[in-house]
Amino acid sequence: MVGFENLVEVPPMRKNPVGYDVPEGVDIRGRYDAEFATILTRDALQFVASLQRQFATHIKYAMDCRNEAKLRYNRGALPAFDPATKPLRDADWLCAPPPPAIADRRVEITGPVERKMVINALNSGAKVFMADFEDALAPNWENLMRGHINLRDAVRGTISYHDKARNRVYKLNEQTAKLFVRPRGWHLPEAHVLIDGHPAAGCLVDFGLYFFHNWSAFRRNQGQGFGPFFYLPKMEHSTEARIWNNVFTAAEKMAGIENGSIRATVLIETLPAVFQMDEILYELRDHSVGLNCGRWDYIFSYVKTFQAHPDRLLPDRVLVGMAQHFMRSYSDLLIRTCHRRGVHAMGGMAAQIPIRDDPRANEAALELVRKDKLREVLAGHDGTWAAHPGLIPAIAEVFDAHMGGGPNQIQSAKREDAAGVQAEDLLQTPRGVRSMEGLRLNTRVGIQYVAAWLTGSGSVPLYNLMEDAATAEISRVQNWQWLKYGVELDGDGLGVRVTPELFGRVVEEEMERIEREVGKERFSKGMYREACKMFARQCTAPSLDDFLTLDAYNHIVLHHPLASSRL
Ligand SMILES: CC(=O)SCCNC(=O)CCNC(=O)[C@H](O)C(C)(C)COP(=O)(O)OP(=O)(O)OC[C@H]1O[C@@H](n2cnc3c(N)ncnc32)[C@H](O)[C@@H]1OP(=O)(O)O
Ligand SMILES: O=CC(=O)O
Ligand SMILES: [Mg+2]
Repeated sequence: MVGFENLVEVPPMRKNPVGYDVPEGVDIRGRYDAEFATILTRDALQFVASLQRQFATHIKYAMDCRNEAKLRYNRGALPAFDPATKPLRDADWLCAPPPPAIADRRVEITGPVERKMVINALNSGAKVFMADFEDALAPNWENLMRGHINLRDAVRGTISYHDKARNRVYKLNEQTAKLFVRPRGWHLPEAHVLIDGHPAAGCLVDFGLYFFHNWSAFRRNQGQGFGPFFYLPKMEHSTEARIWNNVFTAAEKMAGIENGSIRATVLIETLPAVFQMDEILYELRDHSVGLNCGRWDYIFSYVKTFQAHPDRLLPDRVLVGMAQHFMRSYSDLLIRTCHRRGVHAMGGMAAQIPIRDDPRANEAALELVRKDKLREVLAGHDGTWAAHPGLIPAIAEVFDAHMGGGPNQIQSAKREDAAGVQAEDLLQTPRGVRSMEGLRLNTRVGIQYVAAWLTGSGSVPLYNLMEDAATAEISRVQNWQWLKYGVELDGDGLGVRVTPELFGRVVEEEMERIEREVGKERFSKGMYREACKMFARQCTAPSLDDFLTLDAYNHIVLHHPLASSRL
């Protein structure tokens, strides 16, 4: 592999029991496949291992800090701007300017790293494609390894796919979207890759393998001297951004490329992180291309952060949108912060997707997407996300019409008025009712999502909306919160309280409904019962699990040679 001549001290080759050639201290416990072996080369694994060894203690420390913060919030503290970093927030400084190749990001499509979708997304007409190892991917071994093969082939321009059922061959167009990759969050381990006897950090495996195999071709074909480009999910504090910055610096050094070549957009999708936006940008200032409003995880994080605050209960999930004061304040402050620092302020994902068999419902869904995007572009966002290629023309039309002719609004929408956004605005409890239908929908969606995830699909259409790990988390934690505090369902005039008995009945009835909807055969072949057990346990647990996918992950780990696989 080119460019890794700086990778010193490559230890002697060793054969692991599964069949991969691994460096000392690395063990691959995922299924052997000759194609996977082209990704899991000894040099690539050595690179991942070097990142893991450099940063494991930093990651552990950051996760310990998250736990300490959780304890503080559970004792009644509120997230707040850090007085110690006020001078940094008040000072004038800028991030490195956005690379010309990605100055214009008005529509970004996202999706899992599945082969056909990668081609469709790159050909979709969007400016950017965010290939997702996070919310949209169930990170089983096959998905992960095939995802890396797909991305490598995409970056080289050689990717193709033959849909045998339709006898259709998919290839890349002349013009394609620029590729960003979203590795997993810090919290997720990769149990098939053991380094010095411990599971590697999932995000370092995702980042390391992708960077190692693609940095050179990427910069030639896509980055015009910059890149590769990344999206960074689910951070809670700027110390976590500092780790990413150091990972990037280490990777650039090993590849022998200039500091600041790698660029990343950070998703602001946790409640603590909204108080750290300047600090996060500052840590990544040489590597930053802005921030993004990860609205779904942000709502999830609101519930999680306030899990011990019964005065901050959410209304029905469908009512917690961008029009709520706390959500609007977050988007406004994000735009102001990014533009002040000279980088993109990206909007988020509307959950509506095209509805093929009902033109009126389809038009209504499109109208909701247009409205959401209009709000974003008028607020000053520089671009936004699309979940489906069918939405891109409508979204592009809204952004084209209101962006004022430039590639972005970094200079034209400073939003100084948002300097007045206060902690109270960011924390204001969302308003609305709670209903039995809300409880039922959370349950129906949560179970079906987990069932899909366990069988390898990380993003699915449910009831004409996109569901992924972030949206499903809202369903889970909202049920948990309502159960924990025995809330009254005031939205349907029944005045019923949410109790374990009521929830038990709802689960039973919703399982029956799911079986009717998907059909007996699919129901019996799928993993609905396992999903139901897992989802119900999490909703009724005495203390809130940090992530739905952490427990579920244990069920998709398949060690080879076959052995106990629970972490
Ligand atoms: C909260 C967050 O983190 S948001 C970001 C993470 N979530 C995502 O990225 C979700 C991405 N979107 C998707 O996964 C899908 O659009 C779904 C699951 C919501 C809907 O999927 P489906 O119902 O299968 O889509 P549908 O059948 O309408 O697809 C039609 C075509 O569009 C393609 N397509 C749909 N969505 C995408 C996408 N996001 N990227 C690329 N192609 C896509 C399909 O591959 C299909 O192609 P084909 O006609 O060549 O066969
Ligand atoms: O990752 C995006 C989100 O909304 O969550
Ligand atoms: Mg997210």
